Amino acid sequence: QDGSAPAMPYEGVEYLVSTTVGGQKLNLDFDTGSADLWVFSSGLSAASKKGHNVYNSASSSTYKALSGYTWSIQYADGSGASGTVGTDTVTIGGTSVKAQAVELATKVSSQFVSDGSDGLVGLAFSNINTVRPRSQKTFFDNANPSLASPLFAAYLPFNANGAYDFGYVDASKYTGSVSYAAVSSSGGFWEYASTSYKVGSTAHAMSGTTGIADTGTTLLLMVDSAVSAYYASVSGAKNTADGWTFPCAATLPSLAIRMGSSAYATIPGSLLNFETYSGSTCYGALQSVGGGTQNIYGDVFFNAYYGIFDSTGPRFGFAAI
Ligand SMILES: O=C([C@@H]1CCCNC1)N1CCCCC1
Repeated sequence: QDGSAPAMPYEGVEYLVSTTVGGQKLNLDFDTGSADLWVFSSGLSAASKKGHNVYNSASSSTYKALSGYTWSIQYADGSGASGTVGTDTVTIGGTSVKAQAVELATKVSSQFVSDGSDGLVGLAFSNINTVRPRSQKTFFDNANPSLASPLFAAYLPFNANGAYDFGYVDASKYTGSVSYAAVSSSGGFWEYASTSYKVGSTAHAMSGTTGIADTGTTLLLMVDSAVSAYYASVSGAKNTADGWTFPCAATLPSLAIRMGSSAYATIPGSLLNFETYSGSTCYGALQSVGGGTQNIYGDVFFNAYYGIFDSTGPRFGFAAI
């Protein structure tokens, strides 16, 4: 059954979706860059639970423990969590999965304690799920057979309520036409070739580079050659220990990113000023990915484009919002 769930912006860093797990309501961060569905659980320390909604499997009549199963995940930003596993009914908007693997956190890193989410819904490919001794399927993989079309879509407008649509593309959420990039999922991500970019109208090669569509990352993280070329066009831009900053008064150029073998996605300069850093210095929404050849296109990308995660292919569709 198709469905759509509102995605509420939280402190400019993530979007939270109200999700019920065994009838218990949690605000979860949908993360297309990982494949574990995990929740803050009653087994956490009191200090870790502070400020969060917590799932208590003992209060759910539909919960079934997976005895002896565990999970442990480390994210690229240094955060992490671990715990035990069971199954329960998970409902997101109008889409329900009966025996969804629910990973109960008994440990979470400090970043999650101070974060607004009560857990994550991983929507990358199930081959990178961390549950052992047998890996588990994502919510999308489980729901897919019941959907009208085998896809989900992310609508994440800047500082405004968005949505995740399951089973259909909502033409009211974008303008113009949809372009597609072929996805290679062997690494577990919605990953596609991304081999050139334009700073304003000046094109640059970015050979051998790919992009990963990651709704769980806030910013636009790219290889150093691209980030340096972008800020070279911004007078007063500096690469500090915290990342790239620039004078808040600067007019930022647009950044067009090649998606797959065809179209470019253009991020307007207005979306590339993330926040005030200090005084009249601002912090860029484009930052270095810190190594490797995989760019990570986070929420800033989705602030400009409706993203369609289509398991046919698989392929990643994008259309201007
Ligand atoms: O760990 C992550 C991110 C962290 C933020 C939340 N999404 C997943 N990666 C990004 C995608 C490539 C692998 C590393």
